[in-house]
Amino acid sequence: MFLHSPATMSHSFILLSLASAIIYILISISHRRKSFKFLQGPPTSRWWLLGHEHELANHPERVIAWFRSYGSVFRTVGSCGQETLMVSDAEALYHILNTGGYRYPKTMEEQKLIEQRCGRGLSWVQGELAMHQRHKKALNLVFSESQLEHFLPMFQMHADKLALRWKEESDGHVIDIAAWSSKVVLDILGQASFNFQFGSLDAKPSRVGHFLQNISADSTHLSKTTVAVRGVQRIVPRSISRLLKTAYVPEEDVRGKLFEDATRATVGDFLRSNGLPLNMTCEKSLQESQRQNYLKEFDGEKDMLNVLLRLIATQTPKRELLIDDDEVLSQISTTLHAGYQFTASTLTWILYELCRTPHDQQRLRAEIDAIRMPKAGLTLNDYEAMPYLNACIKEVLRLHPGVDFITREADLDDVIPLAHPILSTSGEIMKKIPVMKGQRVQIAIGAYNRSPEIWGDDSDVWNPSRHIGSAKENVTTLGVFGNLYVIPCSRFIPINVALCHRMSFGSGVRACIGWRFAVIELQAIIVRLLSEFEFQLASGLYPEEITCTMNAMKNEDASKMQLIVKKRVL
Ligand code: HEM
Repeated sequence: MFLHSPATMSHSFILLSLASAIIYILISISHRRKSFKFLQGPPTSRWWLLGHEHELANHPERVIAWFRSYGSVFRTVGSCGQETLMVSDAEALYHILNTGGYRYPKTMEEQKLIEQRCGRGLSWVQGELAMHQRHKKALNLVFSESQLEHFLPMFQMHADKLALRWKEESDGHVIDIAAWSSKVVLDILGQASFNFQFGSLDAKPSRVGHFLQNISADSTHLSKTTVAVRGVQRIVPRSISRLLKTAYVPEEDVRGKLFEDATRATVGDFLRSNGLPLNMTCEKSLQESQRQNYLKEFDGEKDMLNVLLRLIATQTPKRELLIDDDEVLSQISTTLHAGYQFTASTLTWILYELCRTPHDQQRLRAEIDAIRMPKAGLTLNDYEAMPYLNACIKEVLRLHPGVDFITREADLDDVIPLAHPILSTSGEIMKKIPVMKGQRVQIAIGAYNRSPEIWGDDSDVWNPSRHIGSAKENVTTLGVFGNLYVIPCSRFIPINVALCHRMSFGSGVRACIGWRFAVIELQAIIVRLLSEFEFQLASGLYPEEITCTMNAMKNEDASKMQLIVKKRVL
């Protein structure tokens, strides 16, 4: 696919400015009707084509200061004057994500991006309520309690392998933790999703791994042209939007497509080599007899592909169709994409934070050492019974949530309630925010997770102990995460409690389906690593900003996390 040179990009930027200026008047007329002008917010950007969007994409951490200046709900003006309601208020979040059900869908722009990367899987489906539920019903089989129990030895096996690789390095070596975290997570996801050995920990190169690694490389380095093109595409008629699409393809979109193609090719090759040929131009042509043979050969396997193909095989024409072959392929891309970066970065951040606070590292190691390792390996219950381990996982998810923002769009006129009233531009106290159909809403997970109203004055500080021994303890143990859905929305305190640990995994009907998978995977890896190694910061390697930004690792220099790893003397 063709990528544009800087000269062409600035040329298209000027053309875009002209085109957008022409439609500006028309758009602003319709915008006047739908405006959050009554809300406070940062001063409008000089660049109408960029608004605050470029700044926010490149510096997501700035949103925290804005929330602290304007309150838990404020307005930003994005590309082409498009307004967004920024939200970190607990009751508002609960209303949008939980009570709202499907009434605040993903934006068309985001849905297209997801389709490009992952096809039409669970993250993509929306619109028809029944369609999302159909996908979810199928995938719940893959992420059920018994499945997770089945996956656990596999997580532990990969954690052991990672430890072995590090033992092969010379002692006290500086290791790029981010790179190794990505490897172990990719190998786990390959095996869980289609029983495939990516072999990253064995230094085997893979196209899927390569593209996954780079897929979001520029999502926090979005060029001005990309921000402007996307902004214009949102507001012009579809025919013009299509024209723009052919004229300018952002690099991020190219990477997304390459990842999706590589995943489909890898799964296709794998299936073919196992006697289940897949015609990539017509994926629905799987032969029933071949499918039955495949399932017979892999009887007892519980990877996602196997579970879903088995589900299709047991579907009778009379039963409601749960999922088809093409959707199965899309679920694999979706799982690889959704489960990779956030889990790998969480693992990296936790080791980093434990290096910054050696006493926390020691306390966690003492908890791990106190458990006598049974021959058969630790069980899910053993991990659940480690309060400090789980407190550290909660705290890293709070402080470095992986996903900073979730963008939604109201599909009806609505009124959003607030837990903490705000001051409007005219000085009026507002307890509710009117929203009109089509207006954009941005859920600021990172800002919510650092909200002083919920976490107190030390909300920016790493402190796992905050999750232990407080009044919240009973509600927040990992085992009861799921129950938090049912907490009524009229109670402020429980809502805060309900969301505070859940928010990093989203909330409501579209919450992360893989959250328990991720937590158990993290538990297994952290326990293995802490019992084998001691970690230290390597001096001079960390930019100052890394300690204060939400996700500084996204910037290129910091995409490495170099730590000194020492074998423990037992
Ligand atoms: C620490 C790791 C993870 C974090 C922080 C995380 C975060 C999230 C968030 C915030 C959402 C909601 C997005 C939205 O509402 O638009 C989400 C959705 C999703 N996650 Fe995760 N996730 C993690 C790990 C995983 C893993 C390991 C898997 C699969 C193995 C996974 C699969 C998914 C899927 C399929 C969705 C879409 C659910 C839907 O739309 O119904 N995630 N994740």
